[in-house]
Amino acid sequence: MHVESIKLINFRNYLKADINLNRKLNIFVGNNGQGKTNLLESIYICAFGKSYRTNKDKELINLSKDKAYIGINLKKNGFNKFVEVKFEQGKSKKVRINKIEVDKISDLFGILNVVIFSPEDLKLIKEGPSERRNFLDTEISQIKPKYRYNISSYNRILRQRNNLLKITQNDKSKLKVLDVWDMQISNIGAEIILSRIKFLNKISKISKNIHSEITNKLEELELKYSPSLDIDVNLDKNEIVKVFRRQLKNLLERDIEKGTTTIGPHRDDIKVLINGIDSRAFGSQGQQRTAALSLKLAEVELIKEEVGEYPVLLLDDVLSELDLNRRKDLISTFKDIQTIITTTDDIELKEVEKYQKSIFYINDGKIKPVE
Ligand SMILES: Nc1ncnc2c1ncn2[C@@H]1O[C@H](COP(=O)(O)OP(=O)(O)OP(=O)(O)O)[C@@H](O)[C@H]1O
Repeated sequence: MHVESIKLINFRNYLKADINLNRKLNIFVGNNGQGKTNLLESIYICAFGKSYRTNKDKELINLSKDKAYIGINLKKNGFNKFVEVKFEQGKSKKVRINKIEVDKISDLFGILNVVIFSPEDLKLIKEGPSERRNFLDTEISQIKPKYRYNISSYNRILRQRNNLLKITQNDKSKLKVLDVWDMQISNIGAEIILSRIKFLNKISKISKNIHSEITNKLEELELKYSPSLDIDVNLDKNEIVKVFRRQLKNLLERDIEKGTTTIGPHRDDIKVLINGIDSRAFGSQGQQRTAALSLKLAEVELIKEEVGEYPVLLLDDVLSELDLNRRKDLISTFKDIQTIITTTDDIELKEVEKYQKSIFYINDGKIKPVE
């Protein structure tokens, strides 16, 4: 799949931009603070309906305006799709696909597949479990849009259960209703856990091979689902539901005291092991960075396997972090996939001389293609 063109109006520091993209490499060169990341962000928003940098949509609207627009023409499996996202101060955003407004933002999932590589990827390995859960949830939703619906339902039920737990601290009579929430939360929770385990099994195989190649067979990368429930990851759905409900009951007193649900997929994690050792606690910065890169590259291959086409790749200033050989390897891996690269450095252009590409300069929210 590939993005054919992008139109931006009053988005971040772009008052107006119309860009036609190359089907292969696209390189956006510009100094710091000129709008390179903003451009990648606009493409990401058309894939996921939200930014990866902020939860506040109003930040996406140009500071001197009250509305913003992103429109993207893309081609997937031979079909043209037109995705539009409109933002207005004080209102919720509107999303249209082929000119028809969608009911839920999650309807956008799976229309445009993207994988973003950024210096922030290190967080995936280094930081707390929520980073890894977020990775799982975002990436599974791209492949299986119904999963996003399960996550939203789960979060809604979780909020209601937590509210009830807080109320029961003073009024035990409300405990009777809890069983209804436990039934629902364990049912959807089990589905989420199973989807995550299935996804991890697949991505783990691919990332193991990629990682072995990148590290000259020195390191073996392994991904393991680490549930907060005391379950065997080979259980089927009914068994997980049963265990989940039983453990919710066992932990009820603690949950009431804390006013929150202390087990479930919202508390799960992935263990990222390098040669059998937890890379979060013991990996060097370089090992962690490479593990994150292997994971992202594996995601690219997995989308190709599941969706039938490669996703669009967004590389936000990651080239300068790699040594020359790894940089060349990465570009040559991506040369036939639509890739949008941002860089501050003209020098990197030498490495792409032989590839089909378009180069653009970005200066203060204005984009100029190099003829
Ligand atoms: N809502 C907004 N309205 C106007 N300008 C904005 C808005 N949001 C961000 N900007 C401006 O966009 C610029 C930052 O753009 P961006 O993050 O894309 O930079 P960049 O080119 O990727 O830079 P770097 O190389 O430093 O990462 C800043 O000048 C910032 O002031």
